[in-house]
Amino acid sequence: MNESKKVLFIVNKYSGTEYRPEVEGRIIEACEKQDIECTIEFTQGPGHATELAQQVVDHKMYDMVVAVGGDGTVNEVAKGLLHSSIPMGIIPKGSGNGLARHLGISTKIPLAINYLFNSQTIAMDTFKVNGKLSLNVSGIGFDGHIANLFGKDKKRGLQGYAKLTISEFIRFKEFEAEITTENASIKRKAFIIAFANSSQYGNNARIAPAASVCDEILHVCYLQKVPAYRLDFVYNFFNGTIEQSSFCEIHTAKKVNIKLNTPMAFHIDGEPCGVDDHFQIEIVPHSLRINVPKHSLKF
Ligand SMILES: Nc1ncnc2c1ncn2[C@@H]1O[C@H](COP(=O)(O)OP(=O)(O)OP(=O)(O)O)[C@@H](O)[C@H]1O
Repeated sequence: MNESKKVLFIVNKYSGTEYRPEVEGRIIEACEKQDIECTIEFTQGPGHATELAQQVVDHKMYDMVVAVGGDGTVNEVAKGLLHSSIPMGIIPKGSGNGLARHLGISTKIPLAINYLFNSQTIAMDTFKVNGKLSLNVSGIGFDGHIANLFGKDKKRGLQGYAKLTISEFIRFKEFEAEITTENASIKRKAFIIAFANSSQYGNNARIAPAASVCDEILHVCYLQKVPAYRLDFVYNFFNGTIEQSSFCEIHTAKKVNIKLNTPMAFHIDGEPCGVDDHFQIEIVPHSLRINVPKHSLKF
C-alpha cells in the first residue's frame, strides 16, 4: 500500500441508503491483518470531513486518509487534502459513487478495502465551479434542480432518485446559455450542461464516456430535453455510448465561462448548490493524490 502505516478512515454514516455498521468491523479486521494502525472518525455534519482531513495535513498525523461514503463525502475529504502530499483512498458507500466507479474501485466493500492495501497513487485533476471544488461531475439545469430537491427530500438510493426525476422531468424547461472557452464562443439551448472530470454521475450513468481524471481537460456536455419515449437515449446513457445520441453534444476545455438567460440550479458532485446565472469553471491539473487499485489501467 505505498508504505502507508497510519490511516485515518472518515466515515459518513449518512451516505447511501442505510447505515452499515459492519463496514467499520471489516476495516479494523483488514488493518490488523496488514499491520496498519487505523483510526475511524465519524462525520458530525456537513463540512466536518474537510476539517478532519485538513487537520491531518496540518499536523502530518497519517499517511493516508480514506473517505468512506459517496461522492459528497469524497469531495469534502478532498477539499482538506488538496495540493498536499497525503493520498486519499475511497471506500464507496454512497448512493451513486461516481468517482469510485470511474476509478475502478469496487462498490463491494470487502473488495474495496482489500484494494486499498494493493493500490497505486495517481495525481488526479480536480476543477473549480465558481470557486468551489469539484472532483467528479457537476452541472447546471435539470440535474442541479433534482439535486436541490433530492437534498431536501433526504431519500437515498436509485429508486427515490428515479421517482423524483420522472415527476419533475415533464415540467422542467430548457434554458439558453452563452459559453466561452479557450477554444470557442457558442450559444446553446440546453436542459443540462454538465462538467465532467470523470466519465459518470454514478450508478454507471455515463455522461462523458471518454473523460479521464488525469488529462487536464474537462468534458462539457450539452444535453437537450429528451422525449420520454426515446428509450434509446437511456440505453446510450448507461451503455457508455451517449456521444452517439443526437440529444448530446460534448466539447472539451480547460476553462469555461457561462452566462445564462435565467438563474438555474446547479450541483457540485451531486450536492445541491442553489442557483446562479453566471459560472466560471476551471480545471486544476494534478491537484489531488488518490489511491486506485493496481489493476485499474484507465482513469
Ligand atoms: N453526520 C452527518 N449528518 C448529516 N449529514 C452529513 C453528516 N456527515 C456528512 N453529511 C453530509 O451527507 C451528504 C451526503 O453524503 P454522500 O454524498 O457521501 O452520500 P450519497 O449522497 O448517498 O452518495 P453519492 O453522492 O455517491 O450519491 C453530504 O452532503 C455530507 O455533507
